[in-house]
Amino acid sequence: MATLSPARIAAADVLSNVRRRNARARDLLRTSAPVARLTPADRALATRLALGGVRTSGTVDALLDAHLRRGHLEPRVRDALRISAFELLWLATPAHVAISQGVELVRRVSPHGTGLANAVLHRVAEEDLPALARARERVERRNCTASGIALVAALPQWLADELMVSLGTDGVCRMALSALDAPGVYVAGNACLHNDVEVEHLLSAAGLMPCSTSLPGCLSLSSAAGLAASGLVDVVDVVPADMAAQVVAWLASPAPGTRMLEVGQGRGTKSLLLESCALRRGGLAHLAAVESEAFKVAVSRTRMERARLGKAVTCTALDGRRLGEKGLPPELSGSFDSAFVDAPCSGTGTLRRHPEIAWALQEPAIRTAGQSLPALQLELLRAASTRVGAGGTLAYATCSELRQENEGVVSAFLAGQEGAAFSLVSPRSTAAFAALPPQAQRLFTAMIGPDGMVRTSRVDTPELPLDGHFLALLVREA
Ligand SMILES: C[S@@+](CC[C@H](N)C(=O)[O-])C[C@H]1O[C@@H](n2cnc3c(N)ncnc32)[C@H](O)[C@@H]1O
Repeated sequence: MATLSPARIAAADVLSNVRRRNARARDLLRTSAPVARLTPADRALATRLALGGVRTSGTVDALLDAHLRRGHLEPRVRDALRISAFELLWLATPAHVAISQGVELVRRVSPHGTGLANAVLHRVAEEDLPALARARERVERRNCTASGIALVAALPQWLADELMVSLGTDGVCRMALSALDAPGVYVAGNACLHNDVEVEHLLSAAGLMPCSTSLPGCLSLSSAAGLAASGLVDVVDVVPADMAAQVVAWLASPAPGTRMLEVGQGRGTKSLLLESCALRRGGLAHLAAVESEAFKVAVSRTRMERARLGKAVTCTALDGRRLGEKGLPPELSGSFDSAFVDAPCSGTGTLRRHPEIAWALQEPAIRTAGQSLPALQLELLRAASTRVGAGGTLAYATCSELRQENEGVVSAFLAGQEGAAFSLVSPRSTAAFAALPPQAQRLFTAMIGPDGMVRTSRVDTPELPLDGHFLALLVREA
């Protein structure tokens, strides 16, 4: 009998809890006592396995079910097999290791299930692994079908179809080939509290080994382990945010001293980034943010206070679709120099970071006329646009890769009554872009399409893989 590694036990338990409690794997990993007791190397492996197991679950389940003579697997046995199949198929763990560990994981929860586990995992290794390698090879040659993309990137077929249309052949192939990589770990130094040298010192003192990037204030870390424990996030000395989110915040950032409306503030990450960018460009802006969920507004207020932005940023619980109405609170009255709509979206640009999305997202959320995410996004954009003054900028952002939520919403807005006074501008023509160092300008330029819209996934970073964020800048005629 092989000795079962503690990382695999922890990962299988996280998967079981995700299923039983309908919780997010990342939250469970952060709060699990057994995970906290692991060595740093084992914690990293448990994290990789748990997130990968969730991320690939739909694809793996279909493969496992095809190998079963009878169609039922006890849920905890399935959790164990999901971990081992993920290792076999996407982590290149040697087959004898992945299979023997998988069998031992199954023995823990179902001593009579080891024979079945052994047989099924051997079939995964002998049949599915070569099939995946062939599909991957076709994707590498850009000779792929949506079903090949679905297999290589472990996505539901409908989402692979959508991504193929949204990203084109080259884009979807690049996405698929890195879809199961670990997400990059980035933080932004909070310029409202510290200069860049101080931030690097704080991170280094916490053993986090920061590396600077081409974007001012953006640092990459080799691992997220230790970031939460360092306390630096709680006191808002640093803001965890993918570099792609930081790119969007920089390009949409308000000019110093101006008044900006933010729609969809969430827990305030972008507010912190926007103010940090404004400060780097010369001074704070006045930010009036709205968010529909009251508990997020409370979190944002606390973070703004901690970042000493309590005066510069107001956080208001409000449905952004009401922004065109009369009788709003005083902080939301009058017109704004700019508005930033950080729209609720599918999150399909962040699948590496939020593995549940791939299998939780339902096709109607994108496609159902009138009730879909694109319909809500368009309503929010229209409402925010009514508050932008002459010559002001309206920024529309998502962390989605889907055309319907991005270019589709922008086109529908421009074709409508509110959009008639706006035109698209390239971020290259903005003061924010001009304020960037040349290396960052080159990186950002590669993300901007011929239509002037930004898709961060246009760029392959030599460093860590970036999330897929979208940004369009629109200007109201003066
Ligand atoms: C992409 S998230 C924003 C993330 C946030 N800006 C941050 O940086 O943490 C979109 C946010 O829009 C909020 N939202 C959804 N519908 C809304 C509405 N009708 N009005 C205002 N906010 C809304 C969601 O609750 C969510 O927090």
